[in-house]
Amino acid sequence: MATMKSLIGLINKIQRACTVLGDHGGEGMSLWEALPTVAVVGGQSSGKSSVLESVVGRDFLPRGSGIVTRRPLVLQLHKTEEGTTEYAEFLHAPKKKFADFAAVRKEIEDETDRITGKSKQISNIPIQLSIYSPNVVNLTLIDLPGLTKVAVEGQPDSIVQDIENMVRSYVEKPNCIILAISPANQDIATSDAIKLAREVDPTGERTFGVATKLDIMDKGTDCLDVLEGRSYRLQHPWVGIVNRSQADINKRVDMIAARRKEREYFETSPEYGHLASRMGSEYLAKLLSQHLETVIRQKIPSIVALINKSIDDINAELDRIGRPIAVDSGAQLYTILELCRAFDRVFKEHLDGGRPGGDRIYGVFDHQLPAALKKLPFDRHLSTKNVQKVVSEADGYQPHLIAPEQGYRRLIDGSISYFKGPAEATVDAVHFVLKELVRKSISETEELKRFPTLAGDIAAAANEALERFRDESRKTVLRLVDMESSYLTVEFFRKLHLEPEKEKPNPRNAPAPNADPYSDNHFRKIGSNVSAYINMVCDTLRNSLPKAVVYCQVREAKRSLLNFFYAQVGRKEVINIIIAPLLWLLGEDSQTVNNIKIMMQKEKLGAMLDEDPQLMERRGTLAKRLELYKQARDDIDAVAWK
Ligand SMILES: Nc1nc2c(ncn2[C@@H]2O[C@H](COP(=O)(O)OP(=O)(O)OP(=O)(O)O)[C@@H](O)[C@H]2O)c(=O)[nH]1
Repeated sequence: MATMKSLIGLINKIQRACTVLGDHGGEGMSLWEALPTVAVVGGQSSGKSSVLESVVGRDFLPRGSGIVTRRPLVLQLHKTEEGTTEYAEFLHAPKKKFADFAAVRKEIEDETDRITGKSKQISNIPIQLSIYSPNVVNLTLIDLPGLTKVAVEGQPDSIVQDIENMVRSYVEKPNCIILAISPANQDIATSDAIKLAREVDPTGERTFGVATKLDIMDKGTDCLDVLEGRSYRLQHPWVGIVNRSQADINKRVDMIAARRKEREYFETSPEYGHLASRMGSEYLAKLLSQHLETVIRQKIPSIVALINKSIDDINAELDRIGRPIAVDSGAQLYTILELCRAFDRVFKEHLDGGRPGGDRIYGVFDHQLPAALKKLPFDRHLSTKNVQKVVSEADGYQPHLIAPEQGYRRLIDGSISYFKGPAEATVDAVHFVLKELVRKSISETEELKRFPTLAGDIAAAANEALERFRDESRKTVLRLVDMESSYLTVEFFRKLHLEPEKEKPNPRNAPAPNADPYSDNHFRKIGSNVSAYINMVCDTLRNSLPKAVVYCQVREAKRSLLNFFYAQVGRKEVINIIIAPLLWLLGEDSQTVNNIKIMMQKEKLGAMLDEDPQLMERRGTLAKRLELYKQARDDIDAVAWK
């Protein structure tokens, strides 16, 4: 069975961790909101600070006119062994132990101003204060700014509403136990605390009514109707309190004496004597502590469920945004290579048909290239007129006697050179498709999304490689075209020579009147022979150009797109391995060492794995939160099953 101390201690611990993580309710599912807390609510001067101080048994809260409490104060009370010295500790200054409670008060004031400035604004970021003392019970209380009707000088008018909103944001949480402080010397029906508590907790099951200032009620009046639960019925009994009066405070009556005085007041009071055992701040502290313990015990299953759900959610988000990267260069190298491989896989899937895009390369060979070949101006180049011109020029002063060898060669060379255009265009078109596939593959490689620097590096390296393949491919296709010029297929011309001259009557070819029929026919014949030869070359190139392009560009892209990059990365790894121990040997302070360090920084593998800073921050937060939740789960396991 868990002890009261351990249960409340557990919640205190989780609460502190929540504050460190900036979880003080508000957005989404919050562990803070699942934890039971006691919030002290009341109008200004209702006696909130006095009640808190008598529960603690110490003066430590800032006093003054106007709105003094401007940030929630989470006050965690830890009971220590009898005889131990009391001290306080703030979460924002964890190493400093305050034995002097006047210094605690000063620190609360300073810490309030640190967030709100001197502007007297309010802030909902809590100050977390732990008090360790043998004179307290284990309890966590949250002191909230006093509800007020008017802003004082220097405070904006909105502060009235701001305070109400802040207080409301605490008390409306179903896990908040409301300590509603009402001064008995005023009409309890108009008490700010009771009004607000009624609104957010109409059944009164989580409200504890506290009536202060019983000692200064008008003569002849008492608070019995309230304290005995007749006027303002709540599920829990009302507790009457007698705090130190202003005069007592001025006289520096200490808290222990004040508690004794309070006890005596009730024991000797004609009105409240019969209730003495259920009145006073000590009783209130015990009552709250017991209640808090019961509530915590009830809530543990739902808190554990929330923690488990949060752990699952955080793990899922961490998986989505990626786990942290290792710091040693070996592991970084491994990560980089894994990421490159992931990209390479996607890229290959595009080429091989697992993803769309590779078919566009076939489109280039099947449509673009044939269409470009078809458009070549052979008709013009091999027109009778041009044939005659080229042949005559090749003949020079001596016209050819049998076949115009030179003329044929010039006409063929001239025609073949036209193929260079479509050949280069094919190379470029395939280059363009490959580049586009690189871009797509980068954006489709999920693993790369968190590493924009590396994604950029890979894209640049892949594009560089594609440029190299393009240059190689261009040289190869131009060579293929040149090869066609460098040695002609003799067979073709021999066959021509053997074929009998068949003069087919062709009305379109009929010589025009006055034309020289022999000469025209002769050149037409040459033109058609060259054209037939070029058609043959065209068929060959239509088949061989795609082969060259695939060989030089597509196949290489599949085989060695990132080879250069791997070499570069490997070089960085070697530099890291060799230079790091050298630097260590050289010591720390020379200029050379600094220069080498700057150079090394550029060579750092880790730099390639730079992530979006926001993402890194988010991961850091999630990792911390995960640790908190896991720790909280362990703590609950340890306490709840004791
Ligand atoms: N006689 C008497 N005076 C009390 C009692 N409770 C509070 N006071 C006095 O009432 C004044 C206001 O008390 P605080 O405890 O400062 O009240 P508060 O609600 O914290 O006030 P703010 O922080 O200004 O909102 C002080 O002068 C107290 O001494 C009480 O039970 N009896």
